[in-house]
Amino acid sequence: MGCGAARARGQLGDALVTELSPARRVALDILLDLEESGAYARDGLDASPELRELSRRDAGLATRLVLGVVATYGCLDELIDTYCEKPGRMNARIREALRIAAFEIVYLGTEPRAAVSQGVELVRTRAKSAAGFANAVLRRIVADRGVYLAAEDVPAGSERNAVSAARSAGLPAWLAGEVIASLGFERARLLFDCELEPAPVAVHLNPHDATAEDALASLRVGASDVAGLPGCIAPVASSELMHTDLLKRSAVAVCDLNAQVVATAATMPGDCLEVGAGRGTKSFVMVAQATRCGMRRSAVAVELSKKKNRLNRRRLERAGLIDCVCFVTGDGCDLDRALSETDRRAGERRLFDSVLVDAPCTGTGTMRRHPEIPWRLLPEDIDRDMPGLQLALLTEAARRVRPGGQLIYATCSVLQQENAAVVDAFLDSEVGRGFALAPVSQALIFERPEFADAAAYVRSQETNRGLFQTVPALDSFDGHFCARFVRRKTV
Ligand SMILES: C[S@@+](CC[C@H](N)C(=O)[O-])C[C@H]1O[C@@H](n2cnc3c(N)ncnc32)[C@H](O)[C@@H]1O
Repeated sequence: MGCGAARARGQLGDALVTELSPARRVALDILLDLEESGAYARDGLDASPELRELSRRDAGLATRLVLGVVATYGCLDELIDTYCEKPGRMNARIREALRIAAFEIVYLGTEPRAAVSQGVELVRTRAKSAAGFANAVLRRIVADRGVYLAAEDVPAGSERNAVSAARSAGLPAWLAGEVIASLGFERARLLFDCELEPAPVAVHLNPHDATAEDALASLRVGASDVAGLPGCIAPVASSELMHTDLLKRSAVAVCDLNAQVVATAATMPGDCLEVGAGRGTKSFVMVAQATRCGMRRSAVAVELSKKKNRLNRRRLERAGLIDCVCFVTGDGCDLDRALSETDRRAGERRLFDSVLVDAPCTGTGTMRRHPEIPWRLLPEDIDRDMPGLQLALLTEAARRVRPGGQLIYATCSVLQQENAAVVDAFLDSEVGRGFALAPVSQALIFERPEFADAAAYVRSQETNRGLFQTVPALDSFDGHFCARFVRRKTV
């Protein structure tokens, strides 16, 4: 990228001096707090009293700026640093203000003169003397935006295409490369194109609350639920949903459509074990589906975090869906220890008809909902740490499946290292040799007539090995993966 200052001056004309908008001021305060606390962006937004005082429009812009800067800051810094002699010495407050303006210029499509002028005013609130410097940097970003996004500084060919895709989505180039390697360029493109757009919201109905469906009718937006999944309403307007009491009284649970599909595939009658139950979104869907189908089911929900286990219990209690669920705080890598009390009560080492491993993962299928994921991930998370933990959890859980029983392995990742590669490593292992891979679309629940549309949807997202893999896309839901195994009756 050459020196674009003169070009920028030509494009921008005279500087526009405008009063600083409250949305940008509040966004800067929140981003600086996040930088200091290391908290998640959504928690920072929820905790901000200033945000609540803004008009709805300004609060919307401030939210977009905070989430957008967090999602793309590595790319923004790459650009900003191009124009600084000593980038490492830049004051953190000036950098954060420049990131906001750069995000507007590169990704939000704010009118360039307004973005530069507001950016300069924002920098001025933190360091008056840096206003001239901010003006020069931002004007050059306006001039060089196209060159940067097209990666014209990278040799032409597949590398340029990958870098351009990464920059356009605000992702680290190495991570975009991993996504392309896992999905192929065409499917990866779907993910890149929606990366900075808001994700659609889906909910699952509590079957005990007959009024929830009517209450939700007015909250539906766009086309109705794409998978025809019983109990699922999607997409719904999330801001309006927050103004109802539906979540508070657990009349519904927010759960991505594809996560609901995975939980539905895992819903079986009999004794069930869930490892990695977390806050219990899938626990909610499984109990709800079983109730809807009149299935007799009892479940043990194992989760490492005591806090998440408590949240799961509270929601199921409020929903009236708590019957037959037992909550265990413990390590899924050592189930004999975690389940020692349930084994003692049963008088034997318990085996289960159905086991779901909802594995901790990189979350690369949900990055548009969790903007910190891409820039916090490291290559070794993907190549070593996550797959190692996932295989350990899957292998340990497999030892608790009754002969003839079902084992489901799920992630919200789009990366083959965490998905197909873990499945293959498991099937190759001593424990895994006692299992056969089976298509997700052939899970028991999908044989029911009312689940026929959902079964067709699963088939449409299945690989030729019967692995379910979805990819986030514009106006569509998140990237989820699921494999189904059946334990052989005799080994
Ligand atoms: C994908 S999240 C679960 C989401 C959850 N099932 C839901 O539907 O809301 C994975 C969960 O595994 C938990 N986890 C991580 N390591 C674990 C371990 N060794 N044993 C048990 N749970 C673990 C994490 O705390 C996290 O809640």
